Amino acid sequence: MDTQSDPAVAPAKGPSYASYLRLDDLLACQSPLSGTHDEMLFIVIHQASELWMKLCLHELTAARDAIATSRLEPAFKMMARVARVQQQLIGSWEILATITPADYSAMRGKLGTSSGFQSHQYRAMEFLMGNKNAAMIDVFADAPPTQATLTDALTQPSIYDEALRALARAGLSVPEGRLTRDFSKPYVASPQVEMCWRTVYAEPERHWDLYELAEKLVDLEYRFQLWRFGHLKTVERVIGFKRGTGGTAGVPYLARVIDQVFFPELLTVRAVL
Ligand code: HEM
Ligand SMILES: N[C@@H](CC(=O)c1ccccc1NC=O)C(=O)O
Repeated sequence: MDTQSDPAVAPAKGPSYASYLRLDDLLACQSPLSGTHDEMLFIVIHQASELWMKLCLHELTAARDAIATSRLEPAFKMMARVARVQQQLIGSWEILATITPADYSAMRGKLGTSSGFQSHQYRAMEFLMGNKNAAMIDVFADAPPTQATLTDALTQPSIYDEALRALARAGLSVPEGRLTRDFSKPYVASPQVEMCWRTVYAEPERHWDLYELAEKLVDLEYRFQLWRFGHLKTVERVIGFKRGTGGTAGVPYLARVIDQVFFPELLTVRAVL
């Protein structure tokens, strides 16, 4: 027998599976409060979602920076990966929907006023996608480091801001006010920007890279909206029209945020093509 290649007898080199992945730490992080059977699922879904969001932020930040430095191909690679991660996040609603309203009610009291509204990674993702709203940072008033990180994310250009700069570098007429603006403020749609995208879509052979960029952005927005819709419908079937623990009206609030779009001209341009 070739003992050299038998992992059972090969001398240990580098970290083990468990030490590399810090499994002792990771698997000690599930602490149900209610003693109900389903709370383990509730915790695991949220923790897994936060891990996937961590990866999305890692990829989207790098994609934004790649676009900023005219390296569109690596940005496409990262955006394509984010789209697949988003698919994974959307899939989690199917699992969560196996919690019945009564089972959720049995654990809900223990959640107090905690809510997904307090997910700083989710808010950072929204900011990176261009949905800037300074008021969303207020809920982190008791966590100054988180507040500082989010304020930084609010102030920096979004992936869409960088896409518009890429359009300008390619010679398209993006208004100056969309290129050098206060990035902490919400983006306001511009008919001239819509014209730029129209040029890209009307003659993709002249701008294959910008066409690809536009479509990758549309893919991200599409999946982000599917996630929001899946959340809305899951919340509807689990708590109906109860108010949210985070202090919002619940389902009516979630229905309203679906109206917020990230890349407005990429949607409106479709009506003029
Ligand atoms: C039974 C499961 C769930 C219920 C009943 C639920 C309910 C709600 C409600 C009512 C809100 C509105 C804020 C509030 O007043 O609390 C909210 C917000 C939110 N939830 Fe959930 N949620 C569930 C699962 C999840 C999961 C698995 C995630 C994944 C991380 C999540 C992430 C969020 C986020 C990010 C927000 C803020 C959305 C925004 O402000 O646009 N939720 N949720
Ligand atoms: N907002 C939810 C509570 C909730 O879902 C939640 C609570 C603690 C940690 C994560 C949560 N998930 C998403 O909002 C509710 O109103 O029942």
